[in-house]
Amino acid sequence: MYIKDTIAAISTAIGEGGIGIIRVSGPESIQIVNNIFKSIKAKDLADVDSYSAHYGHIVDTSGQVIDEVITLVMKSPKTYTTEDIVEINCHGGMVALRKVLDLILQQGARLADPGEFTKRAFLNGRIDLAQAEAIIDLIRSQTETGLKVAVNQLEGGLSNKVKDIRQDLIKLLAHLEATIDFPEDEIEEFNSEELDGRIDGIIERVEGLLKTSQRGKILKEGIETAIIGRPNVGKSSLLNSLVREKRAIVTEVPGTTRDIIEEVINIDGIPVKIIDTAGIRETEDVVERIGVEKSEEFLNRADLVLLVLDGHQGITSEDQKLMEAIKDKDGVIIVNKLDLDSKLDFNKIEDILPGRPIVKTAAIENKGIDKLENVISTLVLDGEVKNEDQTLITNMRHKNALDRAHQTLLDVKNTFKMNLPNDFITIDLRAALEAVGEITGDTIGEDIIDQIFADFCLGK
Ligand SMILES: Nc1nc2c(c(=O)[nH]1)N(C=O)[C@@H](CNc1ccc(C(=O)N[C@@H](CCC(=O)O)C(=O)O)cc1)CN2
Repeated sequence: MYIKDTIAAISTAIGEGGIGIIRVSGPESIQIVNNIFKSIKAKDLADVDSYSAHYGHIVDTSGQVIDEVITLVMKSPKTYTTEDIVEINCHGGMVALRKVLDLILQQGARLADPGEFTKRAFLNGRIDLAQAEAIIDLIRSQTETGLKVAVNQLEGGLSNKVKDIRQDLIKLLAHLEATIDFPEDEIEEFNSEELDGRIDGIIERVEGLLKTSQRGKILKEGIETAIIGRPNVGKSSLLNSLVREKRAIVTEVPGTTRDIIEEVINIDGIPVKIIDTAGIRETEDVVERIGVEKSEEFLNRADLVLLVLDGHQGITSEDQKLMEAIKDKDGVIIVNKLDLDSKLDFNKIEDILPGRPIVKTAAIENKGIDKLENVISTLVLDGEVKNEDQTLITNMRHKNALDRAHQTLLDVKNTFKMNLPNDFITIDLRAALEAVGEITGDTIGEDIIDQIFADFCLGK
């Protein structure tokens, strides 16, 4: 695929921060910037070394100086996109950045689509699709663990595993097809055991990857958590206590009611997202005032429920209703206020929610919070052992492809058992090969590629 146009975009947050970077990539990028960049030393950017920086000014066609800048010249093929790239480091202001970008567009560059630089890195073969996807994950990671997983994927952790699986499938196919195409050559056919063994080996590796997908999804996306309970049981103290110890990031939840924000707590690398109201920082008891009806709303969308009971008061009918409501949910019962004498009948909890983890806390004094975090971590990751080499399936697209490959390989085993001709087997093996190849983008439609990169930010 030969790309001939030159694209440009502002690659930093506009109007924020002290420096703003404009990135230009493509065959005309050096020429285009040369036309508007004046260095005191009258340098021609076409002649400078790759990865060299140059001080000067951006000047418009009338000779008016727009900004004082540093340009960074990177020459094909060792660049992010593999094309010639020039980056202009401007003073961060919005007006100057836009003006410089306009000048570049006037010189014949086209405004880049979101993700288009990375898309070019993919189309030009520097990275594969899984690595490109890792770049979005890296930018959006919410915890250090999430970041590590994304970096591993960017460095080819997943791609290499997928490539190995593909290689083995190709070898198997080549052999089977040779026996179909040239039966007279008497190519040694695999005996049934050998073929079965090889397929089992591949299935095992596909399953190994699939097994990581739950943990991968959780580490990347986090879990929506609802803290529910009657008024005054200590929900807000509990939230404050968790946030005080483990705050990861605070994000605004788009499209939700005004004032709703999300507190993200980092528990063992899991982004635990707790819906919070902005007012919580002003008054301690906003969560308390939300009451039971609101709790139910949060409950519906939550992956995990923390039901808070007042250990000092005993179980009320309202508590019972809430316990009934979370029967089908993952959840932890928190018996709070244990600084006071407990009057709570634990058997009643066991009756309604048998086997449910119960943690005793005194949230105001931060007591029991560590224990709660351990219980959440174990519950959410299902006691799964931590994967030391951090290749995890974090992406639904990858999981779907592996699921399809897995199913097809099981079909191969069946076909084989039924003693059907090799053609039947090769058809399925090809399907598996194609499914696995979607992960790295070796076998994938343009529409899906476009869709993936459209999700990137501008200038990436
Ligand atoms: N200014 C700036 N900072 C940035 C980026 C950028 O494009 N510009 N990046 C992106 O957004 C990231 C860095 N990513 C990069 C990835 C590959 C190459 C690259 O040129 N790779 C060459 C090897 C270069 C060499 O060793 O000489 C290659 O793989 O062939 C450059 C940047 C983060 N920081």
